[in-house]
Amino acid sequence: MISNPASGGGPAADAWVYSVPLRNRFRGIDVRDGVLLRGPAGWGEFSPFWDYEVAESRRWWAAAVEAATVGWPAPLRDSVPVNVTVPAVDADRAHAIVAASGCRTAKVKIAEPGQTEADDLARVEGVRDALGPSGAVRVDANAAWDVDTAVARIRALDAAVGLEYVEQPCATLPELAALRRRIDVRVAVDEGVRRSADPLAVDLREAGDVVVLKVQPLGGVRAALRVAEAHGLPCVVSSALESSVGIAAGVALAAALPELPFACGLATVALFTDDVSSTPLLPVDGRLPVVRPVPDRFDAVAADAETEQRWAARMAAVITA
Ligand SMILES: O=C(O)CCC(=O)c1ccccc1C(=O)O
Ligand SMILES: [Mg+2]
Repeated sequence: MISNPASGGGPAADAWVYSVPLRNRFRGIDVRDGVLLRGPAGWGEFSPFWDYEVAESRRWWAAAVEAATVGWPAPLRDSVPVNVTVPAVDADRAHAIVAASGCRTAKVKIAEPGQTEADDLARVEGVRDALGPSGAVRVDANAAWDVDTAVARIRALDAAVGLEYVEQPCATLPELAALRRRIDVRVAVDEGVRRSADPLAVDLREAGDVVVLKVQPLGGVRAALRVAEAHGLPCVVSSALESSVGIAAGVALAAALPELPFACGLATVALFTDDVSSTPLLPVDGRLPVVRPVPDRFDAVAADAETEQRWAARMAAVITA
């Protein structure tokens, strides 16, 4: 099993801590860090965000243990389609990110604190321009809006560029249900599932058209497959902004789902300035292969001693009953 958590982790250790700056600020963070764990089945990633409590982080730990100890169910496909993820950048930068990605679907962050409706509109228009008429544009508001604001903003964005779906426009399931009755755009539920105490039990029937599945927040690939089965809705697999080691688990989930009707939000290593692997999981022609990159860039991405200590303490807290 996993013997030497973080402390003293060098390239040959069974646990080491990475730290990589992001190209653009994303969900309020500029540097992503986490722990990579090696077990008999390979490498797993444990990287709950710093604002997450111990209890919520336990599912993230279970995902890392699954990857390192038992691996994942057999894939049904050997590659998966992915979307380019566009942070809350200006329209020119958004256009350039999408044009460089090779992806035919874009997910655009909107409703960023401090930005305006005009910022969002300009960004999605830049994205549509880069994709051309045949691409798909989806947006993620990360629970920012009340119902009336959501109705107005979604109608305007849909009229301007056409939306594939809107991800978590409001915070609560009752709000999402009320919103859904007033718009024609599909609603995808992300935080409403992954941050709930029991993702299997949340009642999505009125609240959503699509379920967002993320491996670490849901407690592993098998747990995420059970969530998909429980809700019986179309699913989209997305990342929690992991290194290529964590992204590989998302790819394994997408490869194992009986149906995969949407491009996956798994192209997020492109948001990093570097990666733990010399064979990073970056899209080619809008797809990721079903592979497990080996983390071999310890020297390039090793965290400083203080960050290592913080992760060692976090792991100790999560492992303690
Ligand atoms: O889905 C994607 O395209 C990328 C992943 C993503 O947006 C994300 C990454 C980390 C934390 C939260 C989210 C989110 O979907 O809200
Ligand atoms: Mg989301």
